[in-house]
Amino acid sequence: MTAQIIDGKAFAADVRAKVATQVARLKEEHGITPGLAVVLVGEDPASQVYVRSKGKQTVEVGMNSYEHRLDADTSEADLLALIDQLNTDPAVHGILVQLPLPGHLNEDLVINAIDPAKDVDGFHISNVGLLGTGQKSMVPCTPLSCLMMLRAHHGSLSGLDAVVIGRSNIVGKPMAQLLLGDSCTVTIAHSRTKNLPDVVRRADIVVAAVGRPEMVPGDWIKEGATVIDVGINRIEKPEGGTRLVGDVDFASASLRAGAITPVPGGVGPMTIACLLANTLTACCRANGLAEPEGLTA
Ligand SMILES: NC(=O)C1=CN([C@@H]2O[C@H](COP(=O)(O)OP(=O)(O)OC[C@H]3O[C@@H](n4cnc5c(N)ncnc54)[C@H](OP(=O)(O)O)[C@@H]3O)[C@@H](O)[C@H]2O)C=CC1
Ligand SMILES: Nc1nc(=O)c2c([nH]1)NC[C@@H]1CN(c3ccc(C(=O)N[C@@H](CCC(=O)O)C(=O)O)cc3)C=[N+]21
Repeated sequence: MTAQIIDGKAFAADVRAKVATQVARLKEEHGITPGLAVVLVGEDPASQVYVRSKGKQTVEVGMNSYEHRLDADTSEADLLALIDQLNTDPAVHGILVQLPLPGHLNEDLVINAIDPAKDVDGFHISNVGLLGTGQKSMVPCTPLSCLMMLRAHHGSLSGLDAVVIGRSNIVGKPMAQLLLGDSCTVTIAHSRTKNLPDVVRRADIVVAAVGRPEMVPGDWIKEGATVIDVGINRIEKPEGGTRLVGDVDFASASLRAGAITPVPGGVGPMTIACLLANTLTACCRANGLAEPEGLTA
């Protein structure tokens, strides 16, 4: 079998178009423009690329983008003061603090200082708790992206065996919650999992979020399974330069999977589109307006 390729770029374009339509309506009917503030501490080159791309796409869908670039040695007090200011700014509906933060800053403390209603990453403990109990929350963008593509491909996910490889707070754990919410039978695998190949071989749905280039080979994939590759790994090319690869060996996995997301062009572009969708959702909620349809979990 040769897998159907799930085109994340096309999905993302569709989500952005829906967001842009709703943003235009918000402006016209209510005079409101959603605003997203992105905070970057330090000069990590990969983070700079993402932040630039987020800002550009925010403006393209008609929203206001506020970028705050702070020195790598910014104190925790100064960062918390900025978050406080953004929390109270009525023009800001979404706040994202780019992770990872430099080592001297306490990530939990910083994330939990964000107003949960503006926490478009869905990382605040309140949103984590709401998601875990099946209540309305802000849903983390990367897992939301994966869920949207899985639902579009399968229709119902009910009863399917899903294996999530990785248990981070930003991808693995919320991904597992969302799959459970859609009635999958969910296994969360991690670095201590015994016999990972056999665990993965049971899965109808495999979500790989590890950060190890091409670690999942095709012979771990059940025939016809759906493979969502969250990994973003930059590796050296033999001829010089670098390229991006996922956590799954695309060449061998695509011979067995029923459907698979590529890297680049899979989960990554959808993540940014879902960030814009979450900002729109936060803006609608803040103003007591109906939420956009098809853009939340
Ligand atoms: N496309 C997108 O939008 C995004 C992509 N990413 C990418 O996704 C990947 C994962 O990110 P993130 O969740 O933040 O990473 P973390 O490093 O926080 O978590 C990695 C997880 O993988 C597990 N792991 C490590 N080695 C193995 C192994 N050999 N076998 C099984 N599990 C293992 C770890 O287990 P343990 O807990 O036991 O250590 C951990 O739970 C990265 O490549 C990242 O760049 C991340 C965010 C967004
Ligand atoms: N608070 C916070 N929220 C995040 O959501 C967050 C974060 N911090 N820190 C870093 C990770 C990583 N992440 C990506 C987003 C888009 C692409 C993306 O668009 N990737 C393109 C390729 C981009 C390229 O060429 O480098 C693709 O896969 O096609 C990748 C990775 C969000 N993250």
